[in-house]
Amino acid sequence: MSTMLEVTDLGHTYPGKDGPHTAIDALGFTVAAGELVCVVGPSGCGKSTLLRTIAGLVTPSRGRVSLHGTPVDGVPADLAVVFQDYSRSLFPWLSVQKNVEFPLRSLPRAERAARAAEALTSVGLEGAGRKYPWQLSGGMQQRVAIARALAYRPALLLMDEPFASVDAQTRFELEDLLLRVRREQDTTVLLVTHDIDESVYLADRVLVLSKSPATVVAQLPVELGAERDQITTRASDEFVELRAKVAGLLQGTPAPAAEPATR
Ligand SMILES: Nc1ncnc2c1ncn2[C@@H]1O[C@H](COP(=O)(O)OP(=O)(O)OP(=O)(O)O)[C@@H](O)[C@H]1O
Repeated sequence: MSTMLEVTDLGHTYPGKDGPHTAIDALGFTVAAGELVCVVGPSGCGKSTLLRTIAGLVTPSRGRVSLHGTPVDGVPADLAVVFQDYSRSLFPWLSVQKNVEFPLRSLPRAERAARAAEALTSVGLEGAGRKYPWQLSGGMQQRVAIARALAYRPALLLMDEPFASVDAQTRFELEDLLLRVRREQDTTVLLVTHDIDESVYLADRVLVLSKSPATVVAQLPVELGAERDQITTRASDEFVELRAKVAGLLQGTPAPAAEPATR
């Protein structure tokens, strides 16, 4: 598989009132084309700084980021970001359809409309194009934000805690939606989450970061297969073992040996 994203020796230090603060340090990893990688780390370890650096919104103090071989120095054209806060990421004065079309302004009108309609269908919102964001539930608004990112057909989709602001049931639905569309569209995804279970459920690989300044502590391949199910996958021995491993790494202790399954 070809490399989509390469992060090399990346570090960022913010200047601060009380002196400089190093948020991330010597971070290095790659993401292959078509892969879904989840990033977990202790609160405040620098996960958002990492995403903002990859998105070209923050210029790193050192190291580099390359997107399919091209160094990132500014916001890359073929990248989309989905943030946690859907209420601030959609334009309230534009209809759902126009919100999804917004990043496609350079395309002819008919193609724009077709792509937006296709993306809205893939997130289960066909027919909602004329509504306005404020007429939709939080989960539906986040679907619109995902549709907007997908319609753009980015080389890399960055997601910063995308499901943290919705209720548990909606969260499960959106997780499954993400798994389905990335399979259908072969999207490359880098997703930051606080939720250990979510990271294991979604990922092909979980990247565990240390406390601030963040470095990569471990990269765990997730061998749960492509077909995942909220109930059976989460109850499987492999899932439970991996979750314990990630939790152990986050606490800075090795995971206890897995208990034999008792059923
Ligand atoms: N613009 C900034 N200027 C100065 N310091 C900053 C800035 N942005 C973030 N920081 C600091 O850098 C550190 C990492 O922040 P960041 O938001 O990247 O972490 P995070 O892991 O995403 O946090 P959380 O888990 O709370 O979402 C924090 O200590 C934060 O206070």
